Amino acid sequence: MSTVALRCEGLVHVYREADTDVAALRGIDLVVQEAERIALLGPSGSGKSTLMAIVAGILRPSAGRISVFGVDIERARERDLLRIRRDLLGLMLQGAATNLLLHEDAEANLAWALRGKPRADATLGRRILRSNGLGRDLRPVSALIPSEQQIVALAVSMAARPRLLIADEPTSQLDDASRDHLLDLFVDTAAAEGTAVLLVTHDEDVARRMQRMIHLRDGRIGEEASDEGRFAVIGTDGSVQLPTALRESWPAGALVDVDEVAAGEIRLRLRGGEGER
Ligand SMILES: Nc1ncnc2c1ncn2[C@@H]1O[C@H](COP(=O)(O)OP(=O)(O)OP(=O)(O)O)[C@@H](O)[C@H]1O
Repeated sequence: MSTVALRCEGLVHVYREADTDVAALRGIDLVVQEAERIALLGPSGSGKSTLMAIVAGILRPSAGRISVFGVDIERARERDLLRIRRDLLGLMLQGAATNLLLHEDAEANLAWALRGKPRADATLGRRILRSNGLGRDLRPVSALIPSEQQIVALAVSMAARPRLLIADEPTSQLDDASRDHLLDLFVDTAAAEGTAVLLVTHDEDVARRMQRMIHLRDGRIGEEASDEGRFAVIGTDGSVQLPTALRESWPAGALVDVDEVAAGEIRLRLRGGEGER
């Protein structure tokens, strides 16, 4: 039986501002199996970063449940969260400065990533650096070009051999050739290590390198695509999002007839729509 790396059930997050609340996640149901690689896509403001921050234990959800390798995150004590972050999670956040000590060289960054992890060694991180000509590079990370910085960031985030790697837009600053090189390295390393991946991107070409592509819209999972095709996803409350192209002609609050025309097939008809006027 395969192990579940991540399970989200009815996950809701509301940002509480002084005079207004923003519902960033409105009921996310998602299961990521061990060693499975998932891309998270969606327009700006759809909730991708919020979901990542909750999975990383940085934010607590307003409602719903989330577990990482069977540990209930929202009920975990601070000590358990620290252990999950240390032993199970790898983080590759947006921007080199967030992940790396810019004034230190790559090797010092690896050492920093492995501090307090007595069972981890630097073998994997060094292998990633070496295979990209950065093994003996003594320059501070700030002097590296963006593609090299991202290779160091990958080496650092994978150094402790996490079981779930969370990557937020890892290729966004790169040209196409560097992007493809980093993705090859990223996918090969995760596959060889059996690391589950949750990767946020706006780039469909990047997303296609993962096994499943989850599309978020308005804080919900709208669609999922894989080798098997592209599908709408039924939410916990039974709702299904309309394809974006139909949203204008099928506005919120419009009435529809829903008929089951055959087993496994329903027909939606807009009341007052074409053929009914
Ligand atoms: N700290 C915050 N306080 C209040 N509202 C926030 C905060 N962070 C995000 N939001 C709001 O929550 C919603 C989801 O934001 P989020 O950053 O998760 O989306 P996103 O899909 O990651 O967007 P992007 O692709 O632009 O990074 C948006 O409406 C955003 O304005």
